[in-house]
Amino acid sequence: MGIVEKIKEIEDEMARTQKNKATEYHLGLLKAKLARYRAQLLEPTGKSSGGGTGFDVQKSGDARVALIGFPSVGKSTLLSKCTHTQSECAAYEFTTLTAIPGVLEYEGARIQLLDLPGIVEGASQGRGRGRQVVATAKTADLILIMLDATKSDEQRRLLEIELDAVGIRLNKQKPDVVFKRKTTGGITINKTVPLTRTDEKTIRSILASYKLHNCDVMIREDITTDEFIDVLIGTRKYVPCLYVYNKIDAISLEQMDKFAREDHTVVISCELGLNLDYLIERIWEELGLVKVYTKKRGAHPDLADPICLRKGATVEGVCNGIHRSLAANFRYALVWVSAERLRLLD
Ligand SMILES: Nc1nc2c(ncn2[C@@H]2O[C@H](COP(=O)(O)OP(=O)(O)OP(=O)(O)O)[C@@H](O)[C@H]2O)c(=O)[nH]1
Ligand SMILES: [K+]
Ligand SMILES: [Mg+2]
Repeated sequence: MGIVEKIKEIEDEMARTQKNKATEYHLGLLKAKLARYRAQLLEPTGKSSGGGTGFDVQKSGDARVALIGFPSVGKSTLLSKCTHTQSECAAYEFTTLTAIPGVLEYEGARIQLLDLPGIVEGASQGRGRGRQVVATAKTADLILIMLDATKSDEQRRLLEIELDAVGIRLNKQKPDVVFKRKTTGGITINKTVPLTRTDEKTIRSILASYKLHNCDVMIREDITTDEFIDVLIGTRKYVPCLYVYNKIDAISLEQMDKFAREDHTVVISCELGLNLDYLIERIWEELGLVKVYTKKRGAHPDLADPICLRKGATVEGVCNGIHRSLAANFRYALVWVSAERLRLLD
């Protein structure tokens, strides 16, 4: 039996199993098994099962933003409107067949906007080019889930499922759990909060199913069973995401208003150029780029030419932004930060 069939079998069993206190433990084990097979499917160690790699487009600029959506929602139209790159747009599905990078210039930053082929349900399981698309999404600093405002809101949930299946966690923080392997000493579980969404027995059995018999687990957050499995698997990507509803020129004002009020959401019309400036502002905010200006002693910095870094950047990162060889011989840096920035960094 192939991995895809095995996954199907477990999913069927999970669907058949009623969710209650008595089955919670068994479901936890099934989830762990499922996560293991999915990881095998997507991150093969050997060459045999293929897949798992994205499109061969080099990262460039200060950050990468990937456009994910069903066919014909307007991904290519957006790229063509916001960058100097033209990506073919047409009324038929699957117009775009590969990754097309464009550059979004804003506030001195160069952001790579990546137009991708449309995906369909089942993309993560290897249907169409979907697997390549979702693998590429994993390399992004921000994901734009693009939706057709005239179509059912079901699209959003389906896309979330596909991204979740490849280990992408949208708008979530990494669970606050410290996990340490040891060679002896058995399993120690410490928690600083009461667990209401999973329990110690489930956690112990999941550890056993991963053949982990010696380790320290420190839990500092009321995690779910799924979140614990994420910690164990360790290759999850926590990526910020904006939901972009396009084609608002074709819906009612009431409907548009409803979408616009949702969290992490921007409504636009590529065709009429509505709200695109606001979308770019929001992209900038979500990326949380920090601008660093270099200057010579006694001179003013050139404010037109910043080095842009992601939050959590280091002086070493700045050195690497200037030249690869700089960090090796680096001695010290004088850093000026505005009082407001300093508060944010704290
Ligand atoms: N009404 C309306 N139509 C739009 C808008 N933006 C794009 N379209 C139309 O939607 C169709 C699909 O646009 P594309 O940009 O090719 O869509 P895509 O998501 O790149 O599609 P694939 O590459 O096939 O996945 C085209 O006919 C566009 O003219 C919009 O804001 N409003
Ligand atoms: K299209
Ligand atoms: Mg396209």
